[in-house]
Amino acid sequence: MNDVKLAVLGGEGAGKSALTVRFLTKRFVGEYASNFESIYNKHLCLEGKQLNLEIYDPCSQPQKAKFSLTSDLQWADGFVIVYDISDRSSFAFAKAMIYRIREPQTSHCKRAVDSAVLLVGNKQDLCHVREVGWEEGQKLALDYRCQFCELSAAEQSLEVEMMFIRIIKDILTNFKLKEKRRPSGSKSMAKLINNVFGKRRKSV
Ligand SMILES: Nc1nc2c(ncn2[C@@H]2O[C@H](COP(=O)(O)OP(=O)(O)OP(=O)(O)O)[C@@H](O)[C@H]2O)c(=O)[nH]1
Repeated sequence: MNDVKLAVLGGEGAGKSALTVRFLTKRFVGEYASNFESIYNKHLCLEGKQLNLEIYDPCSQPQKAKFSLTSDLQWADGFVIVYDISDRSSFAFAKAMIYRIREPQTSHCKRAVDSAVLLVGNKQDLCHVREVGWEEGQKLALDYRCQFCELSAAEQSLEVEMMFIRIIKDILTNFKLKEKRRPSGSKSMAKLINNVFGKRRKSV
């Protein structure tokens, strides 16, 4: 069974809990306690694999948080970075988070620069009071090799589910790539022996 660890990060009130709870229960609950952090567990079957998914929804009040951002970055296999399309300051916060994840000098991530990241513009139902354009979100995502979507936790259950599935699939792809890059001990030793003796045989 694969363990997949996903952190849902973003500015205060961007909709981190709303998205997480929507995915886990298919329900939209208007208000969430924001003074504690949670790790949710869910068993999933995806692409024929059994997964043990852990979703971390942090506390926005740093003084009450048990984990620091640095430990969030080290813990997670992938990130959903949420901003509120009707709140420009939440977009600036999302940008700073992505920068922190992607910048090799400052990155504390498990898989540093190649972690799976999905940028989400939430509260699309509030597009009449939009402060952040779709193109801005798309550009930020492209610049930092992230996936991107806009949606509404309040109104779009299916889109929220698809968004989570998308990031989990990206994490699984990263797991596979990592496996491929790491040759097994016996195979690499066989290759080494073959290279040395194979070459010698040729020169005789
Ligand atoms: N209109 C609208 N409101 C939303 C949506 N998603 C969340 N909200 C509201 O935005 C507020 C904040 O949502 P939360 O899910 O608590 O946001 P959060 O990022 O977890 O908040 P903190 O933990 O306090 O940082 C709540 O009043 C939600 O009802 C959405 O898609 N549309």
